[in-house]
Amino acid sequence: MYELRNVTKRYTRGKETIHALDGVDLTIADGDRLVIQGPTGGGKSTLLQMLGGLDRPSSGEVVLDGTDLAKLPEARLTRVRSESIGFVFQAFNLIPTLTAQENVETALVPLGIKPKERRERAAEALNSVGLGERLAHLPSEMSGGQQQRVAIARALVKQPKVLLADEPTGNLDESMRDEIMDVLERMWKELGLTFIMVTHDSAIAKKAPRIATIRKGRISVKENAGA
Ligand SMILES: Nc1ncnc2c1ncn2[C@@H]1O[C@H](COP(=O)(O)OP(=O)(O)OP(=O)(O)O)[C@@H](O)[C@H]1O
Repeated sequence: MYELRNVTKRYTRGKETIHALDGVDLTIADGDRLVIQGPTGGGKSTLLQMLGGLDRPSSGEVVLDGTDLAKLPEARLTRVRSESIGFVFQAFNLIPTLTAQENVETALVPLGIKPKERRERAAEALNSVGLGERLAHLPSEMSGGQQQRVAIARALVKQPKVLLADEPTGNLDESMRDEIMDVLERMWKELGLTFIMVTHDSAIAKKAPRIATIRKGRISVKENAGA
């Protein structure tokens, strides 16, 4: 469970101070599915970075299961990220010289898992996203939708508690968008993940049970009765 208390994030650009997050309070229960929306520059990606421990707030608490990520020493924060939090980005961020299976295995290396088990678990994860036939393919040999499925397998192979996705369908056409959303939704249900996704796509947002909107660093959350 996440509990964010009075989280601020300030950036300075020259003489200007940007309040990317301005007093954000947010609770996210285990197994929740939350969509984050809002205008460009509103603070969506900044919030996702705080949730993922990719960056630290200027002030406030980002508590995940009782631990304040804002105050963790770097080595422990890295450990939390590699064990508990999966990331999926708009630009799939696969390593171009590695096969699908090797890309997925990279998520298990920091956990000290032996090569044989890494290979098996990567193959299983790729199977579960429908890519069991493409273990040896390079990213350049796959479509955008397939590459994003590899990225999802890489995020989930370590069996994280939390999946964070920043515009995961932003680089995909409509048919692939639906395909990726189906995979993400199925994984959320099957794995009991806490799933938090930034999207500009209101068709996708409509399906989420809770929608957070961030404008000028301030958040409002509403339950989505229509989901
Ligand atoms: N590293 C940085 N240095 C300076 N300013 C930054 C930095 N990162 C973000 N900002 C600023 O903080 C504000 C919030 O940015 P953020 O990327 O979180 O917005 P966003 O809602 O994700 O926008 P978009 O939809 O365009 O991705 C913006 O004004 C942005 O310019």
